[in-house]
Amino acid sequence: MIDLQALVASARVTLFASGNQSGVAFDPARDMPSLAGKIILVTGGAGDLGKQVAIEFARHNPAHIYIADLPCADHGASVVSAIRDAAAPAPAPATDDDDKLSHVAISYLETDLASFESVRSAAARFCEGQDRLDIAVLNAGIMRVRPGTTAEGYEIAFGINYLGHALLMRLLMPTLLRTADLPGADVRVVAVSSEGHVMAPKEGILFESLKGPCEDIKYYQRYGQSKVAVIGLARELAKWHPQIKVVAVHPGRVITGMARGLQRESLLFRATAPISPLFCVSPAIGVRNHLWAATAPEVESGKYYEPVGVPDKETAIAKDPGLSARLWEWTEKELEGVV
Ligand SMILES: NC(=O)c1ccc[n+]([C@@H]2O[C@H](COP(=O)([O-])OP(=O)(O)OC[C@H]3O[C@@H](n4cnc5c(N)ncnc54)[C@H](O)[C@@H]3O)[C@@H](O)[C@H]2O)c1
Repeated sequence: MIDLQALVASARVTLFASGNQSGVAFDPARDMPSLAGKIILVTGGAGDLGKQVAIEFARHNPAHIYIADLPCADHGASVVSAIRDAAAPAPAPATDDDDKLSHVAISYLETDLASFESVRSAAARFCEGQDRLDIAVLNAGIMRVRPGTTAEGYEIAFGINYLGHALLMRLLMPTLLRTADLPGADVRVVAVSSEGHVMAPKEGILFESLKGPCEDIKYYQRYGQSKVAVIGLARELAKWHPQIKVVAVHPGRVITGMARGLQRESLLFRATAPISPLFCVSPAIGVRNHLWAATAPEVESGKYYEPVGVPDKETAIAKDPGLSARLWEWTEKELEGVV
């Protein structure tokens, strides 16, 4: 049966949020600066948007890109080679057989954001190999119909989209701050939220219900709540760490693994799949906000951008500094002894 409440929630997003981003002016090929020497980490880098972000970064010559995503059978080798192939320039003239990407290292960092132990281990492996981190894109995310919990028992969408990233940031913050002290540094954290944060419960975050599967809360509200929290994470990190730029972004609506997963799980999404391309952009357009936020000089720390260059479109509750301050305090308590 079609879930009418879900239909209304999705219509709200369509009517009140910015949605399609085809008008954005930022063109990474033209506007993104050289990333020479930079170390970059992209969570969810094996997914559709994350992979596209990594491809665009790789075209701008960073020193090393880390793809942090779920463990997979070939340890990420196929993801790394797909990124490398897509980023490589068109076949060179016969006289030039030099691999133009050979100097960009790309590594797969197995990370399950639904497990504190896995996040700790991934951060430790990263720090063993690197003493700087210039750009962190917190892009991994889920939206799913079925309720569930993380290894530590948190609601699954909140646990992955927000709490796993909050832990990763605490573990990598010393490296980010050390990098910010280096001459010429421009350290960025881009937290990928969503216009879907408008679907959060009216309280923004239901602090009393973050443990357990929260079956009584609709899946789109659980997702919305997690994305309100991501906006709050960016605001709080920006407030506590003025040496670095931290922003939240909405990518635009893109048919990705997330949408395909929802189509498998929900009749509503299956039924509307044929018309969804009308409201969606390609991953190449969808990642422009990520890339702009990671590199453009005009980006202001602490803001939520939807789409490129358009700040302050978040709901009143997501904008509430009292809510994000409470989230920060809650997070400090939950992560006590973990970091
Ligand atoms: N596609 C859209 O229209 C849209 C709209 C707004 C926001 N977003 C956000 O964009 C981000 C990227 O999503 P996408 O659309 O590319 O979807 P996707 O499903 O293609 O990619 C999500 C990635 O996150 C990874 N991931 C999931 N659970 C994880 C875990 N426990 N640990 C580590 N990684 C995990 C997946 O393996 C996948 O690679 C998400 O944060 C999503 O909420 C997407």
